[in-house]
Amino acid sequence: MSASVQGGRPVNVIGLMSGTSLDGVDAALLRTDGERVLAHGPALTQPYPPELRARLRALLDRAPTLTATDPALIEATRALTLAHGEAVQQLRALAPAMPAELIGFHGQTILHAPASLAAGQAGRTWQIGDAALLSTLTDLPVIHDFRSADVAAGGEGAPLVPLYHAALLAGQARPVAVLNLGGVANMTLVQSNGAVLACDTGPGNALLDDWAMRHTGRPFDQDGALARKGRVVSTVLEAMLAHPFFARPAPKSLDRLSFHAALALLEGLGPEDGAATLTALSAQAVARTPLPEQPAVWFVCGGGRHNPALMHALAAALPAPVRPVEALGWKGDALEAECFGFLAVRSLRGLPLSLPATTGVPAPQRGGRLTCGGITPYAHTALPFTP
Ligand SMILES: Nc1ncnc2c1ncn2[C@@H]1O[C@H](COP(=O)(O)OP(=O)(O)OP(=O)(O)O)[C@@H](O)[C@H]1O
Ligand SMILES: CC(=O)N[C@H]1[C@@H]2OC[C@@H](O2)[C@@H](O)[C@@H]1O[C@H](C)C(=O)O
Repeated sequence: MSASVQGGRPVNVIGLMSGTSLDGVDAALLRTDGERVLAHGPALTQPYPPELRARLRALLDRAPTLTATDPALIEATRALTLAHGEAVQQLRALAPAMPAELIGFHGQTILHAPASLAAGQAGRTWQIGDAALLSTLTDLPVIHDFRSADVAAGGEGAPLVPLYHAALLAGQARPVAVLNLGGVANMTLVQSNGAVLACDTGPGNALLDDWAMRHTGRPFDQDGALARKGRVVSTVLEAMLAHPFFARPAPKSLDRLSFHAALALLEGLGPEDGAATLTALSAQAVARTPLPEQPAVWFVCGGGRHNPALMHALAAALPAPVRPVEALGWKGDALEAECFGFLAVRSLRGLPLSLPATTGVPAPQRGGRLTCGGITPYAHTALPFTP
C-alpha cells in the first residue's frame, strides 16, 4: 500500500476543549487547512453537571499521586468522554451541510508540570479523556494528546493557542495582543515585526471561582458582584504578586493549582475584599508580564470577559485599550475549541503546534496523536494517507 500526503486540503473539523474552569465542554466546527480558517461553523458549550465538575476538581487535587488504574479516574474519564460525545452529536445536528471529518480532542488537564514546574523531575502534562471511546462514539478519527510532545522536547506544553490567534490576526495592525481570561489566563503578542510571543500570564478566573465557591456556594463571582462590593487589599495583592512566576520572562506556563497555596494569604479577608483582591491580581498579572513591546490594543476572549469587575480592573491596569474579541467578529467563548480543531489539522499535516517563542521548546514542535477506535482510517478522507 503506498501512502501519499494530501497536503493542505481543507477539512471540516470539530475542536473540543474542556478548560481549567471545569465548567463544561466547548465545541466548535471549522473548515480549515491548518493555516487559514476557510469557514466558521457553529459552536456550543455543553455544561458539566455539578457532580462531574466536583469529581474533576477532586482529581486535580489527587493528580500528582494518581495511577492509571484508579477507579475514580477511570469513571471520571468515561463520564467526561461521554459528555464530549454528546457535544459532538449536538454540534453535528446544528450543521448538517458541514459534515465533520475529524475531531481535535484536548481533554481535561488534571496535572501540568513541564520541566520548569517539575522541581528537578522529568516534565509531565496530563490531559484525561478516552480518544478511542470518542472515536467509536462519533465514528470519526480523533487527534488528542496535543501537549506531551512539546513537554518531552523541553517546552512548557502551553499555551498552544498562539498559532491560532496569530492565524486569525493576520492582516491586523501590529503590535496587537489577544488575552484569554480562562481559569488560567494566557496571552499572545504579535509584535511590530510579526514575531509571535506568548505565555500564561497568571491566574485568570480559577482562584476567584474557588473563592466564590467557598464563600457563596456558587461556582463563580457572577458579573463580578462580589468583587464590586469589596476593596483591593494592596498588601495582600503585592504579597501574591511576589510569586516567582511573575518575574519569569515569557514563554512560561502554569498549572491550575500553581497559585493555590497563595490563597492562604487571603485568610481573614471578607468575601468581598477577597474577591476584589483576586480580581485585581488577575489584572495586575497581565499588566506586569514582561514584554518586549506593549500592544496597541488588547483583544480579550474567554469567560472572564463576561466579568465587568475584571474587565474594569484590566482597563485600569493596562496602558492600551481593552476590547472583547467580538470587536474583531470572533466568538470569544469558542476560540479555544476552534483552536484544537485547527491544531488537529496541523497535526495531521505535520505542521508545528508550538514555537520557541510560544512554549520555550527548542525548535518548532509537532504534536498530537491520531486514534481511530473501531473505524477504518482509510475510509476517512480527512486523513493524510490514501491507499
Ligand atoms: N457572567 C460572568 N460573570 C463572572 N464570571 C464569569 C461570567 N461568565 C463566565 N465567567 C467566568 O468564566 C469562567 C469560564 O471561562 P472559560 O470557559 O474561558 O474557562 P476555561 O476555558 O475553562 O479556562 P482555560 O482557558 O483556563 O482552559 C467561569 O468559571 C467564570 O469564572
Ligand atoms: C496545561 C493546560 O491545559 N493549560 C491551559 C490552561 O488554560 C489556559 C492556559 O492554562 C493555557 O496555558 C492552556 O490552555 C490554552 C487553550 C492553551 O494551551 O493555549
